[in-house]
Amino acid sequence: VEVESAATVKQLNKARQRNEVLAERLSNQNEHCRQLEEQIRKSDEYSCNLQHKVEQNEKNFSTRLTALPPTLRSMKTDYASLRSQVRNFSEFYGSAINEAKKQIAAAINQMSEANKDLLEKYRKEVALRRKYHEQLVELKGNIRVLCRVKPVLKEDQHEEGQSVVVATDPNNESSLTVLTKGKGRVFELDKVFQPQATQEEIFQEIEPLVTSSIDGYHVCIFAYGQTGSGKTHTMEGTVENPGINQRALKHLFHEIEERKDMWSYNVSVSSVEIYNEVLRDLLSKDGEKLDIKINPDGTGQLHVPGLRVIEVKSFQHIKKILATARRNRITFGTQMNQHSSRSHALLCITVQGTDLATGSKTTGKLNLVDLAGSERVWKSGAEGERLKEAQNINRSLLALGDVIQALRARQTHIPFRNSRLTYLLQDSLGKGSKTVMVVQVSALESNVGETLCSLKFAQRVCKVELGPAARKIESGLCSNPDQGLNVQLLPTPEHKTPPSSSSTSVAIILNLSSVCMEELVSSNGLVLLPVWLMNREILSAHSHQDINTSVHAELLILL
Ligand SMILES: Nc1ncnc2c1ncn2[C@@H]1O[C@H](COP(=O)(O)OP(=O)(O)OP(=O)(O)O)[C@@H](O)[C@H]1O
Repeated sequence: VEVESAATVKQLNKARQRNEVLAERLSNQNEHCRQLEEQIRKSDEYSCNLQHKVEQNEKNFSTRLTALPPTLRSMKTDYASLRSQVRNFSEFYGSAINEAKKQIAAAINQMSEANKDLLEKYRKEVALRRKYHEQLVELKGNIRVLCRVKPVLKEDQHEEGQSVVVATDPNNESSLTVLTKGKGRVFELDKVFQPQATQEEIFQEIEPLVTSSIDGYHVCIFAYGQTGSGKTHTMEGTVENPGINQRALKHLFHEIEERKDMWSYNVSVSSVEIYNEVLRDLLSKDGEKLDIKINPDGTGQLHVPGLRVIEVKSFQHIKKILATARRNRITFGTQMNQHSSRSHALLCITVQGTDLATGSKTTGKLNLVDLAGSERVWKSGAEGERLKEAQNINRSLLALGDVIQALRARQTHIPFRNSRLTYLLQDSLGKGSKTVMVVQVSALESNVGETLCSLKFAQRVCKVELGPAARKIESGLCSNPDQGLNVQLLPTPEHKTPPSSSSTSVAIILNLSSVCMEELVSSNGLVLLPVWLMNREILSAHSHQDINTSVHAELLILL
């Protein structure tokens, strides 16, 4: 029992302790319950309040709701009216905009009609301007010979106090007098420039022709004269004072810019040198020899295979090209001028135009030619290679003179093929093309022989167009006192054996006013030249060294 009671007591104690814990928990739970009851009470109170408020709000809301419909109605009405206003507005503006559009379209139509009218008038004006320009060029003549007298420069006066033998007349722009052997010899040309004439003045005379090349014409401008007479100065000029070449190209690009609304243009350039009858490309570094051939395109035109043709976009570009050509040009010395150019230099500009309105095309050409010095072979003291060179130069200048003369005389046969120069320029020298020859002369006494020779050449070319005399020359023998020529054919049996049995030995008496052989003048002013004639061709001229190729040509033309 004791043992059991001890254990029971222990369990009792444990039960008591548990009881205490549970009692405490119960009391905690009771406390918690109380708190919860308190919260529920508060919540009830709160919900009562809320319910009260809701009831209150409901009342207010229903009061407000009863006041709302009239406002809503008025708002609805306003909205509807606004909508209709907006509809009306867009309709109104829609029609106003349409109306405005119509008016603008009508105005645009009117404007474009007016524009068309203006454009048409402008076109007519341009055509008229071109026609007048043409007439002006026609009036001046399609082949013109100008003369520029070189001013006397210090470096040209090798001997002190050399006199000036060339006089220009300020009152007569087309005449010039040369003092020779105590007499004044007058030359009539298309225009004579005083020594003080500026590069600009020279160009002004040429300008219409440059414009012609843009209009599709073929134009040739030559500078002719003895070495040192100013050909290169006239054609190329200096950097500060450029000559015809640069001014022409500047004018060309200016005109192209002016016409850009109606025309588009392509400008291309080539440059060749003719030296000893050999053609070389001045724009190619290797300067290979070139040949003139018939173009295989079937147009029958000539072309130079392998020639470099550069398309030019601006005036600045062309300046570089001109500098290249200048660098490549061959120069050799002669007794007359240490840096004399012994070759012909050609700058060939092709201008292709397209009429933007009609699509029609034009092709114009502008050939600017600085010829080699024209001095007589015997005077330049040339020998060997130089003699051959000088003879070639003379031959080609002579051929050029013949071509120009034949063109001015409107002959049916034009001897283009007699030299590379004329052959190359064939399509720019022929019918419908325009040519200007600027003959350069020195005013100094020491050059009088060459000056006379150049002026005679110029006048020979210039005189021809003056009427029926030209046709007489074409038809055969002539005796034409009007032209200052006195020609007779006489048999000269005492002369050597004829070169062929069908040739005739003749002598020609020429009045020396028409040929360049002052040295052969006889007391009566006449000279007898024994020559062989076969098929109307001169086979040989007298071997006198002063009978140069110019005389030969003079005879050929007379015959
Ligand atoms: N009108 C001028 N005003 C000033 N100087 C000039 C004039 N004409 C020529 N000259 C000068 O005379 C010199 C010879 O002229 P240029 O070289 O033009 O002669 P050229 O006829 O071309 O000779 P070449 O046959 O040797 O080429 C140059 O120094 C040039 O500047």
